[in-house]
Amino acid sequence: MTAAEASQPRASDISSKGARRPLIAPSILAADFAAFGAECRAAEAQGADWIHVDVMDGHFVPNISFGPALVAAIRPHVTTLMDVHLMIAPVDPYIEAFAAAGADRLSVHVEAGVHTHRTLQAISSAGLRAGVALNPGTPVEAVLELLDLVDLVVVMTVNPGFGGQKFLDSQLAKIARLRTAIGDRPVMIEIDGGIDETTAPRAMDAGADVLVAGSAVFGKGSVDAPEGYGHAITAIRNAAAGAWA
Ligand SMILES: O=C(CO)[C@H](O)[C@H](O)COP(=O)(O)O
Repeated sequence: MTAAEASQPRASDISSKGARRPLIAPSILAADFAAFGAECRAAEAQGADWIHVDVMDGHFVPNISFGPALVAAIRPHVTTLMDVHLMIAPVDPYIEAFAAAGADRLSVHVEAGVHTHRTLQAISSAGLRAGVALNPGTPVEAVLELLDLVDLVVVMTVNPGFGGQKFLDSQLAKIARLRTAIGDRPVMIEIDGGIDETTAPRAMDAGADVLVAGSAVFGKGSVDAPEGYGHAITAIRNAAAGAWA
């Protein structure tokens, strides 16, 4: 894939309200850490559109999770897009490692450095899709000049660092403002944090395209009872789709 192609959404995930299917991206932060390969296979088999990988460095966020070696380890287990959310600073020294590991998209926080524009260019140059993420306290305006460099904006609906937190309703107005700002650009909005059957429709109604769900998926089953993941993914997707009916 060329850098230009990498920066564009594929036809299958371009969204336009009323003609789109909500995309569900289970976050493996809530999976069984002793069984990542099996967990990813189960999530994909049960209907996950993407696998979401939360990378935390104990510096940008107050938690440590995993890095490129984990992405490389789970890559052979899934065919879905591997959506990697980097909660790290700095980002640039690690782009090549994540590309080599098999990531499909790297989303970086606009708060993680002063040269986000350069970082997004470097991600595309490495042949990956590029995304930009916004903490709850960061306004939409912080990413307006970056929209032509990304195929995804991540709106955090919790403060990043931990799964299982409560969805911040205060972010709904921000999602709606972002949707207006994006206009007809091929840029998706991903919502990350506190997504379940009750919050999914509110996020979608505000303008989301992709829903990250950790606890609400991986908390509902196991590799030995993976149908729980399928029921959870279907329930979130159906609840989200209802927002467009
Ligand atoms: O980025 C994250 C935390 O920083 C997680 O992806 C997010 O919190 C999802 O977990 P949950 O669905 O359990 O809220």
